[in-house]
Amino acid sequence: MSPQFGDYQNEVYFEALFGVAPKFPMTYEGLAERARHALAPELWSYVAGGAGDEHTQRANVAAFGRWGLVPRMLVGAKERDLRVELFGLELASPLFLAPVGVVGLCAPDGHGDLATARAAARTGVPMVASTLSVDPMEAVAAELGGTPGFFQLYTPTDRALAESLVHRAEAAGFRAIVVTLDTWVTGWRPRDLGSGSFPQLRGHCLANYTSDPVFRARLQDPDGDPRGAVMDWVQIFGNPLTWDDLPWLRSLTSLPIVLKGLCHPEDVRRAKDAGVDGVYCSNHGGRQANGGLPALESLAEVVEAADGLPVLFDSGVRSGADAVKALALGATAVGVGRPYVYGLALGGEAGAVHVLRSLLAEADLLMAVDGYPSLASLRAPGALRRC
Ligand SMILES: Cc1cc2nc3c(=O)[nH]c(=O)nc-3n(C[C@H](O)[C@H](O)[C@H](O)COP(=O)(O)O)c2cc1C
Ligand SMILES: CCCCCCC(=O)C(=O)O
Repeated sequence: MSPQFGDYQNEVYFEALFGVAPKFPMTYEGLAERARHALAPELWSYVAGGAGDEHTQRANVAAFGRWGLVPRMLVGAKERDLRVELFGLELASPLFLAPVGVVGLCAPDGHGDLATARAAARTGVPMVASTLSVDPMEAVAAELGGTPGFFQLYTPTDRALAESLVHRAEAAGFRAIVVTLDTWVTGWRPRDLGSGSFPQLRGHCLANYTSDPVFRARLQDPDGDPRGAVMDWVQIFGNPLTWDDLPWLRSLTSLPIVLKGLCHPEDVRRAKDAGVDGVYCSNHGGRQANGGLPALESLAEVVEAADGLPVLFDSGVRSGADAVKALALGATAVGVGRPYVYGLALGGEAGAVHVLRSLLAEADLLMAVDGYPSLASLRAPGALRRC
């Protein structure tokens, strides 16, 4: 039998029966409000902020309100099956932890990448580990237990370094490489420009580079002032890849390759023709380009163009109901971004676990109440309507 995630909700109800309030907030707004006070102001702005006037970031969230699940009765959905098969792996749930570059800095102990991996291990929710990490990928992978991890690659301009990062990810046990395409340069982010603070540039999140032999060979003084490494990192960080680079990327690994940031069906068809194993529909949570379409609005077309290839999705998921809607629109798995970062800011591993369990419990209970016992049933015609 697959896990019944609603059991977590029952735990919370049970405690409420005895007047015990949950340790962490039960709503996204509550989490965000408490995280705002828990994080240093410039870190809060960095995580919560987006591109331009943040119209797209808000639109990502609002887009979920335009879809509604149609309840089905007399289904007897006493047991639900939320398991998903992805790249030959059986996942306990259709959620995953989206890659977040500064997550390391957000946990109270300053090791949020490790805490996230432990949360993944406890919940069975796979983690996509960012290239920008406080702890090296090998240490992150070691905390994942039996839960699969995927490595997110920011492709450097130095091809030997890219190759080294991918081979290290393979050796560390990551099960897929997620190549992010939409962030080879930072978008126009007024909050960070205003505060004059880019946490990702402070050198704390460069462990995957500073631990890499190819990167270290570039440094004049590998064991010297880490600020020297930052200057070198700036030179090689962003590679504006083109379609011509895909055969080279493909040649680096036999692991599944997923392209993150694809929202146009033509790009999806081209990616499929180029031999990638999955596509990831996302607009980076509105952090890169403002004024664009909410990612959810692209999802159905992406799924159609993917024509059977797995489709990962993120951008704007704030609740279990949002996750269910993205699944009903055809996503194979749904990424959680800012919500888990806020949980992590409040309570490290325990806070992230709370957020994931809450999302899963809500999704599971929604499927129970609305009579959708499986992900396939959600995707049947008529389950989701525009409203
Ligand atoms: C603080 C922060 C850092 C991020 N860092 C990365 C990263 O290193 N690599 C990446 O591919 N995406 C990164 N993202 C984008 C997320 O993977 C995801 O696309 C986005 O958070 C989804 O939007 P949402 O959090 O509003 O749902 C980051 C997002 C945030 C909020
Ligand atoms: C120079 C760009 C760094 C971006 C790092 C993390 C990220 O993806 C984000 O959205 O922030």
